[in-house]
Amino acid sequence: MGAIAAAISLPLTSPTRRSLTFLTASRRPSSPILKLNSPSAAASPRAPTLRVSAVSSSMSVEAVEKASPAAFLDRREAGFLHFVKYHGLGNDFILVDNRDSSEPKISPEQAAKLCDRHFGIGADGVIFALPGINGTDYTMRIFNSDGSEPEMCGNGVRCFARFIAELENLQGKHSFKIHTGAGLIIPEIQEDGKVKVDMGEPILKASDVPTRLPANKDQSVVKSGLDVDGVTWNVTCVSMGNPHCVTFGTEGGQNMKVDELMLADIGPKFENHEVFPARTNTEFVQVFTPSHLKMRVWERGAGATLACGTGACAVVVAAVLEGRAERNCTVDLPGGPLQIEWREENNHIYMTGPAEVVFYGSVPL
Ligand SMILES: N[C@@H](CCC[C@H](N)C(=O)O)C(=O)O
Repeated sequence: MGAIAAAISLPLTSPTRRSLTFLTASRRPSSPILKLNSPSAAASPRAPTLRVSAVSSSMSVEAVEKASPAAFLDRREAGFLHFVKYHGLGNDFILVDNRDSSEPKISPEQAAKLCDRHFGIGADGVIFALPGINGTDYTMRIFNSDGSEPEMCGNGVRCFARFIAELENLQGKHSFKIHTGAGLIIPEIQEDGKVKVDMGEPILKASDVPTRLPANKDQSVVKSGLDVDGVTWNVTCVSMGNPHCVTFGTEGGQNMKVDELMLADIGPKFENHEVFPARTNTEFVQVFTPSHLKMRVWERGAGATLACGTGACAVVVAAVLEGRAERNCTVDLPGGPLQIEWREENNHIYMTGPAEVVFYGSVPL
């Protein structure tokens, strides 16, 4: 991956929105690494956009008629990776159209470079839309920003659904069967644009989470003591396909004020604790009411993120198991709220939240 250039396309109707193409003077001007196009083109593909190009000190402005995001993704320049950046409550991802191959177009190492917020595009992960298997419509794979591959991603699968709708030019309500490392996941795009996801059933058996913490009689780890640097935290372990350690505070401690946590200090100690052989995501939770919770997350392979969909699901399961909450909750995350329901009749968890385009771009590989 080499030199840098970017293009951002935005509609003429909004004075705050612009379209830019720029190349760094110090790098190969003929080899742009980044071309960015704004979400507005996605929202109204037929809106005329303004394109501003700046190369070294010169700049040109041109109107681009009928910019189409799908057309942008259809471009197949050799040596370039086309992508769309999405976010779900600030948990951001580089989405790659990988429908023509069952192997991701880039390696975990390349993904980690693209996720770098200073030297790359910047994201919490890279998500690939691959062909479906076992009767599913698509397969979703994801690399975390450190290059590791998790089984599932809740915010990511909402972005995935919106990405597929854009690639397939679908409008309105649609649902998809997605094969993931956590099994079958079914997101449904609703009329209001939010995505409701059937996240399947939580896994509570300690060895399947996985955790080496001693299990209860029913093999679950609920409100168990975990020693972290000499402090005992009460934790409940839940897998949503990927491992989560949920805590409402320390032994004998008061209701935790999550804003006061030194997340960057404590998070890695949970993530890499010896009782979690596959590392873990950790959610720190404050209870406002039995249907309103607030959490901060330290993600395995990505650190502190603004939201974690699987984490919010794990939090509601843990809160119900610990007798702290009802099955239908609003979970506030740093990036905004998610609606989570753990349905008694089928044991499935449903997550509802937004997914938005940030920009379109391409990078040389
Ligand atoms: N942010 C995601 C979870 C992404 C995977 C996680 N970092 C892991 O390694 O398990 C979500 O929204 O669920």
